[in-house]
This record gives sequence, C-alpha cells and structure tokens, in this order.
Amino acid sequence: MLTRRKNENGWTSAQTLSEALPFIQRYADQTIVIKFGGNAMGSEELTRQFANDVVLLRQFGIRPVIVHGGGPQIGDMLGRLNIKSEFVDGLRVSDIETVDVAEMVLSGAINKALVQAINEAGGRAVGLSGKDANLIKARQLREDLGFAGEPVETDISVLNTLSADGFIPVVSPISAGETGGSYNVNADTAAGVIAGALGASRLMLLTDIEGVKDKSGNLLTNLSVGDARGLIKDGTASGGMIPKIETAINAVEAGVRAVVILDGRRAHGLLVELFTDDGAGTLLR
Ligand SMILES: Nc1ncnc2c1ncn2[C@@H]1O[C@H](COP(=O)(O)OP(=O)(O)O)[C@@H](O)[C@H]1O
Ligand SMILES: CC(=O)N[C@@H](CCC(=O)OP(=O)(O)O)C(=O)O
Repeated sequence: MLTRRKNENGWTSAQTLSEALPFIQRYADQTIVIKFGGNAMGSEELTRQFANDVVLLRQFGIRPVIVHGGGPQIGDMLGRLNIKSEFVDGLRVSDIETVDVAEMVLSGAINKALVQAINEAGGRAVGLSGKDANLIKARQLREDLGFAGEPVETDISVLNTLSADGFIPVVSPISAGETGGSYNVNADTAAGVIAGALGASRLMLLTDIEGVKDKSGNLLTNLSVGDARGLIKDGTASGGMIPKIETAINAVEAGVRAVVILDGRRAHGLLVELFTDDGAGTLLR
C-alpha cells in the first residue's frame, strides 16, 4: 500500500519549485548548449542524473543541445590497443590511427550511451556527429597535432530542425575534413562554435572541477573576457582548462550571453545554475 509521508521535505521542495518560476520563464524557448565532458560522465549514476536534468530542461520549454567529450574513454581504448597518446596544450596529438579510435569511441559507444540515457529518462534524443548534415567542417589546427582539428564552417540547420520538433540533439565532436577524412575536434571547441552559431543564451561546460581556480586554488565565480585571457597568459590555466577558457572567450565574443564552467561530478549543477539564485562554478561574460 502507498504510504503518505508527513514531514517538511515536501514543503521545502515546493518552495524551491515555486522560486524557480521566474528562471523557468526567463529561459523558456532559449537554446542552451551543454558540454558533457568525459570526466563528468564518470559513472552510470551521474550520466542518469544528467539525462534526467536535460529532460527536465526540455520539459520546461528550453531547447537543450548536448555536445559530449570522452577523452578518458578514448585514452582507455588507445591503451587497450597499445597505441601511445599525448596531449599538447590540452589537445590530443592525433595520428590517423588515433583519430580512427577517437571516432569509434565518441561517435559510437559514447554518443549512443548518452542518447539511450536521455531517452530512458523520457526525452527524445537524436545522436549525430560533426559530420552529420555538414554540422562542422574542420581543418588541421597545427601540423604537430596531426588530425586534431579546428572548426572552419558550421551549418546548424539540423540542430534547429530537431530542437523545433522537440528532439534533443546529442553531438559527438568528430568532424568532417574540408577535403574528406575525419578530424578530432576537442569537445569544448565544438560546443563553443555550435553555441555561437545557434546564438545560445548559455553555454554550460560540465567538467571534473568546481570551476576555474586562481593560483591559490580558490574558485573564481565571475570572470570577464579580459580576466580569462590573463589566466591563460600567466599560466594559471593549464592543460585541458586552456581550450575550455578559449572556447568560453570565443563563445562570448560570438554572442553567447554567458558561459558557465561547472562541476559535472556533482548532481544537478545544471539546475542550481539555471533555476536558483546560487550560481554553480565560474560564470564568464
Ligand atoms: N586554473 C585552473 N582552474 C581549474 N582547473 C584547471 C586550471 N588549470 C588547469 N586545470 C585543469 O583542467 C582540468 C579540466 O580540463 P579537462 O581535464 O580537459 O576536463 P574535461 O575532460 O571535462 O574537458 C581540471 O581538472 C584541472 O586539472
Ligand atoms: C583534439 C582533442 O583533444 N580531442 C579530444 C576529443 C574528446 C574530448 O574533448 O573529450 P573531453 O571533453 O572528455 O576532454 C580527445 O581526443 O580527447
């Protein structure tokens, strides 16, 4: 038999919901691009909670577009195949074998797992990669990085079509070369160009740290574009944080209203950031 609990939790939840109304109204019909990093998708439970939150956004009339990474998962597969891998300035040096493995892992297993998780949560997710409908064309970024690509052209019409019909696009960053082949585009970079082209109101970069930290390890809650450039220049931001901050700067300059770098390992960070007065992570605008 169903029992009805009598305690204060229900009332607190109802108050939280009620206080969310102005935020829900603010974001209705807006596009929000969410980058789900390979580290953030560390466990099945986290992925399940992420999928639930995304479906909730869609239910509120927001248009979420998901771009996923999978760096650690590519690393695992390369290890199993005895292929050595290294990063320069946060980007994977990608020879032909590496880009093949990256495509298999990102556009295959990870993309479909995320699509399935969102659909199991009640959404209608559609998986695609930068190659589908010419979403992203890429070229070589630097000779020493091989097939690590930089986006040169985007066509976001497929995303608009899917979002308008209530679907949730889930994008792998692997992109088509201008003259054929595949390029391994960093997932932050892909999310940034997509957010810029869509004129998204928010770009949320979910990662494995609370946000951007200063030299002493304190969380920086607000950054201007100028501050962000300074962090790269003086070495405060290193490794994977470099493409993340560069992405954030480019997105703001392309017209995205704000970029948030937040912890994907903590459940419901997206909801805290969007629907409460308490921001999560670092806001850059
Ligand atoms: N100033 C900084 N603030 C926060 N993290 C930083 C900073 N500089 C470097 N990092 C590193 O960047 C990492 C996030 O980048 P990355 O590992 O590529 O994440 P993801 O896989 O989510 O894209 C953090 O875990 C941290 O080790
Ligand atoms: C060129 C480059 O570095 N590509 C990345 C693509 C995946 C990615 O960005 O995943 P995360 O967001 O989980 O780090 C890579 O090969 O790891």
